[in-house]
Amino acid sequence: MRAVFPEGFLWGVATASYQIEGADFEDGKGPSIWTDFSHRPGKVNSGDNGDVACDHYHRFSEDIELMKQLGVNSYRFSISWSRVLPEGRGKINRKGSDFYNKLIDRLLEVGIQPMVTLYHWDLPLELHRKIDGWESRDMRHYFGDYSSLVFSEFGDRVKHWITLNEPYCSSHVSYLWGEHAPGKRDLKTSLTVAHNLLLSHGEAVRRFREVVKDGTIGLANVSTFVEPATDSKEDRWAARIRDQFINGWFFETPITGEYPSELFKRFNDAGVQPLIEDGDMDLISTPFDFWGVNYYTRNVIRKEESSILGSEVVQGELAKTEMGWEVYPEGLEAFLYKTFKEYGKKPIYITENGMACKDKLTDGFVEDFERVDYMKRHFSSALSALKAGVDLRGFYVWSLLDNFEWSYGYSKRFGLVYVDYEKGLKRIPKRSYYYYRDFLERD
Ligand SMILES: OC[C@H]1NNC[C@@H](O)[C@@H]1O
Repeated sequence: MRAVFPEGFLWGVATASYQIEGADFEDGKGPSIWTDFSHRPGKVNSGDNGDVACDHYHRFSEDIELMKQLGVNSYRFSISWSRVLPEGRGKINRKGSDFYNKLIDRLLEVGIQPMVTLYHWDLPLELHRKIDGWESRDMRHYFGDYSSLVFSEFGDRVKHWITLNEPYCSSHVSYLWGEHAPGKRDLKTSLTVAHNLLLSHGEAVRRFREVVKDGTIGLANVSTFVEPATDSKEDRWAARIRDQFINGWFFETPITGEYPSELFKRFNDAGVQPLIEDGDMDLISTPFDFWGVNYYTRNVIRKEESSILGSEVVQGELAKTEMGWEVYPEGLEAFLYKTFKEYGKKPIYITENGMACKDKLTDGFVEDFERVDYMKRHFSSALSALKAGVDLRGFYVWSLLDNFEWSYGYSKRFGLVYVDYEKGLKRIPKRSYYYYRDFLERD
């Protein structure tokens, strides 16, 4: 099936710094909000943290060899802001930037194109403590300075960049639901954080244009297909509003320069809307080059007036992953088509797609046939979107390695490669790794 994808299509795997690197206190790296949060009792399953993670910081050559053997032509990873700028601003930590230089150089040596995410949730703790982190409007300046620094350091070799990973998560999962660092629970704060994240996205795009003249930059969003539980007018309206909250707020706004109107009015009437100053919406809608779609599942929505969103998520009847997420590849095709049609007709990369399975070693191997089936069905859905005219440019499987799955710790395994946490973090390719390798090899 691979041969029917366009020439130059990027087939990759994706990871993120705090989830795989470890060395959280090494070589001058500063703590992040996840260093602090994961060490707070009760915040992460089994008290897990990213102090060591998959030890990718020391084993990156071995992990690149796994990618080379896999046959991918691209690798999406994130830079740890506090590894490069320990306090989030000021003097660069050369040992930190050296790690990423070695990583990038090795990837290029073996013919793997880096796609780099500037921010994948691990905010320098100093910025959180000194200026209230993402609650502060000043963050756009600090994020802009950090962005300019890494564009200057790595932009000569890295040509595909992502400003933010899933601002929906680094705002609402972190400041409304409270499940992620820093674990706050207030809607007005969360909407303010979302606004400051989007301002920072726009600032980073403007800095990018000044530094990297021959690259492209995009925004990678949570991309959950939202549909009503019934065909009733109430459920269809509830699903529309929920879709604006999860998706439209972060897909529509950077294109139109306006928040989705129905939901914004709802928040305004409740007095929780973000403070918008002159020039904000222009900055947020600074033109960028591509969308990153992180697709996993759908949400089935029904009316529930007690919530400010006027809805609740109901359990669908489809087979589910270890995260309790329905397997719904049809939603990927529909989401890609809608994103392309309604959000600027921009090129799209599927920057994350994968599933958590109950992966068990049996005689030293993992037969994760469920994950193979999941991949087959989502590759097929991506192909359908391409055939329907979507300008799809790449597909990154989440994830190369089993890794730190945030508040779930190491209990949820998304990797194509099993990481044996009991036996020295040994890497053991699963059945799905070999499926992907054969898929990439075949024409
Ligand atoms: O839950 C699986 C993934 N989802 N997107 C963001 C990543 O950091 C997660 O591990």
